[in-house]
Amino acid sequence: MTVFIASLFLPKTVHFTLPGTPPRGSHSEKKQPPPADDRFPLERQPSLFQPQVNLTTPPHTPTEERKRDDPFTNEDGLRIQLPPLQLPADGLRAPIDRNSPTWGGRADQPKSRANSPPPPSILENIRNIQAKAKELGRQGITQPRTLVRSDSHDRVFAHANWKVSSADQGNGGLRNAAEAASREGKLGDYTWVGTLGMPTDALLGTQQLQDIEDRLATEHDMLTVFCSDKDFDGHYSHFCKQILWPVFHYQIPDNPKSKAYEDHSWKYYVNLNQAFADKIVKNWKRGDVVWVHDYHLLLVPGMVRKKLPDAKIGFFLHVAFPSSEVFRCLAVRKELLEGMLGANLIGFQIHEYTRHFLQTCSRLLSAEATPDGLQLEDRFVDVLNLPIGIDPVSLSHHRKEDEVKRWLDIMRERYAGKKLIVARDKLDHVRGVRQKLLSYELFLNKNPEWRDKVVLIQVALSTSEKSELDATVSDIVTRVNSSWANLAYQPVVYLKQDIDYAQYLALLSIADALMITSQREGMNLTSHEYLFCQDGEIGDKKHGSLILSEFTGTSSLFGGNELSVNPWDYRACAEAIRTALEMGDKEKERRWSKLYEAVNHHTGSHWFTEFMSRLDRVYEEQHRRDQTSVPRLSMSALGQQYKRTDRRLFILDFEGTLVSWGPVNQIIPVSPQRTLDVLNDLLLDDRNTIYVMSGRRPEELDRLFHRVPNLGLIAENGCFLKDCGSSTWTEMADSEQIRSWKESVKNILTYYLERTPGAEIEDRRCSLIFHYKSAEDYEAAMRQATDCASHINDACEEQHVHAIPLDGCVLVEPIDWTKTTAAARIFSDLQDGMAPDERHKSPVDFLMVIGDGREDEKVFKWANSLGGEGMVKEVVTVSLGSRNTEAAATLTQGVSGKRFATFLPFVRVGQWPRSKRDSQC
Ligand SMILES: O=P(O)(O)OC[C@H]1O[C@H](O[C@H]2O[C@H](CO)[C@@H](O)[C@H](O)[C@H]2O)[C@H](O)[C@@H](O)[C@@H]1O
Repeated sequence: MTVFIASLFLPKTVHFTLPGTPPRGSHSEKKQPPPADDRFPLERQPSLFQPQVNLTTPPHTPTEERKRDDPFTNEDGLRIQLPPLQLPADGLRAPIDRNSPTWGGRADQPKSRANSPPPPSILENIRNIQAKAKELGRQGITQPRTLVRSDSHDRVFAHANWKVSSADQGNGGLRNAAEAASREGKLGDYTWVGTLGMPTDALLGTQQLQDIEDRLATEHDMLTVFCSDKDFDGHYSHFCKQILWPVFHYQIPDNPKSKAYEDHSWKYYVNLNQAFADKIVKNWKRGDVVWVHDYHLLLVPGMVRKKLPDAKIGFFLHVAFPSSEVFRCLAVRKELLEGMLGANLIGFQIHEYTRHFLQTCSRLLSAEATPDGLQLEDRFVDVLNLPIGIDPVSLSHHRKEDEVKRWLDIMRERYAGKKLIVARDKLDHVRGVRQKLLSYELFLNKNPEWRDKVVLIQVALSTSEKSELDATVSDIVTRVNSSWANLAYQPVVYLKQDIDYAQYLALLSIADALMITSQREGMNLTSHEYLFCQDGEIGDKKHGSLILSEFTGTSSLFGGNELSVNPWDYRACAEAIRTALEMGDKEKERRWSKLYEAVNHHTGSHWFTEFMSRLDRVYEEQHRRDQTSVPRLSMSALGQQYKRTDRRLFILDFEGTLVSWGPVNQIIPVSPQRTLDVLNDLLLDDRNTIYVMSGRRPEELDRLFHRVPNLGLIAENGCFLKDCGSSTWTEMADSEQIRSWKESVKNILTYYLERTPGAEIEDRRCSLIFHYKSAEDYEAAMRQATDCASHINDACEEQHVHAIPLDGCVLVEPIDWTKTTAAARIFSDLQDGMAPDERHKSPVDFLMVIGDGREDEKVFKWANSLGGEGMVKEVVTVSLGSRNTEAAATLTQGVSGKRFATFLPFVRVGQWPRSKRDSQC
């Protein structure tokens, strides 16, 4: 059995040694300038302490204590330049949240052939560079030419030497988790499926590409997914980065620049997902597990399911899942959800994202959501919230490297006497670096005693999102530095480049506080690593504070022991900085211990193995319920069971089982005579007790069954019960509770009724039904009905009531009284000898439940459990129709009253013309 781990980027890629260039990683190469080409123009990297040039006026934050006109500037605007620090050679690993995407931008990998127009910011940059070059040209200075892809370029790569290296793109948290699980022996054979993270058009059809694919497969257990550069670019740089990433992080709703409605890049997203699915399908063998990761591959589960209906498929979303109000803005919302729903199990980092997903599916797909997952027409899909974590073992190992100690010493010396607030973030809007700097600025302005004593070290990883943000952040840095720096002090150290792993670990260990101000973030693993590094194992036992945005998944794990902030509330953030710096040692240690405990509990390995074992469990469970694996009801076995028992209880669903379905808002005039005859026949045997269960009202059932005198009835899906032989109904539900929720629900229903011409509300004793079958505009009515159901489910959860969208109506009924609770009551009364009918005093040894609907599934489950516990000798549960089921047997063709009537008489008389009976059903 192999586990396929599918993620956009493989953990490995290849780097080429081009003629005339030194091999990657050599000292001389480090001195090369970054590659320049038409997609990623050459940019000057700032030195460590160089303030940025002030280009525009950065935004201001409010303050109450305006000592000067502008609280963000000081009088002299002093600027200072200190010599840059020497950077050592690259470390072996990258920090967990790896570097920004560099697809198509490396000198030692081929250039892209995707000819989509570069984003306006890049065009602008190119224009600036060209203008500068022109100007320098006029002054007689010649510039190196930018690299442009050409045929000779392709030939060079096709013949150059290459080697497999660790990729610096992709999900470091996932890789570490898989490695940890494998190291601990909890993960057997596994194969990564992903792209090389570099353009490959240049190598198309070459032996070179074949060799790369073979080497990765044989030496690294990695299946490479190939797609055209155009597909990759359209998928990643466009659909993922400009549509999905912002929307999943709440960046679109009212933004006029939003691209969420443009779907020209959708086809590339589909193509790339299809390439993944094809690769998996081609290599899959029975028993293999497929685990697909993150927002880049939302369609893969559905595509694989289409080809491999029985495959065990898991999906985990690493980023946040937004509220349904945000998600519904996506033009391809249904396709995305349906893609995800191809999985057997869908995992999210925290409960909030799971809840959003369930709500979104219930609203947009009208799927029935339960806390465990979604009941689709033919399958159940389980959901799970399970936060990913770090790998303390490997972290601990790397911390001991000499290079880390060397950097600790350097920093200790350089920042002696200063408190350090540190951070390492991607420079995109979502990560909130701008908000952080503004808060820090406000803190310095409001707390003069801290000026000169605190330094914020912000490492910012550039992204393809080169924008005003870049300039704005640089400007704020310049402004803060020009406000409060002096010859020996610079309040912000802003590194617009990544640092190697050793520096990163040293930074986390020496910090007095880590500040994370993401506007949204699936899980912030940097804070986990920081807490781990603060244990004093290397460096001082700082037990530093964590300032953490409440909009990160991580924040829900930490139980308030972090300094939780709303990144938009600059004043509160500034205050949190002060609290962090002034907190007493005892309090710091108390908080840190709790946080450390959480980090050590939610490790990457734990996440990995928990997901895998949950996937196994839900797969078994779903498979068991699957129609194709549930046997057809055997009439001969049923006859034997019937004959060897003396006390039989039948619980039979009405509509869809005894009679075919009718419109819920119309009364059923009369039950078919044949059905009534069969029931009366069965009841002639004293050893038989029969209950019919239905969603219909008591008076309707009375009318339908008045010619079956000894029949028991369950009305309104369990809210009313009429025992066999009794002439009165018992109200099972608490009428006071019903009255109270009905009042609130009626208000909501009325709101939707007013907006749905032709709809009506039916007021049953314990339920309300919003009927829209006869609405003037059925499509619009359906949308209103879906919203209405979600509205009720959100607003009335605490009143123990739920709304279920059905065909042409929304049924609102209590959660506490169901067909199952009624069945359980009947059964326990019979067991206790409390049945009103004198005939029914001995315990039940045969229990048969027949039904066809979702509600009946729960009754099957209950009945089966009685069999499993040995409380009833013979339990027969039968599902009609083609849904997947909890029942132990099925009758695959839908059974009308007539069909049903054909097999029950044989139960009574015990005649079993086997083959004939079986074929009839
Ligand atoms: O930038 P991308 O290539 O599109 O990838 C998105 C990010 O993926 C990883 O982060 C996500 O997963 C982390 C682990 O589960 C989680 O902590 C984080 O919140 C998610 O966004 C990766 O670590 C990031 O570098 C990528 O930007």
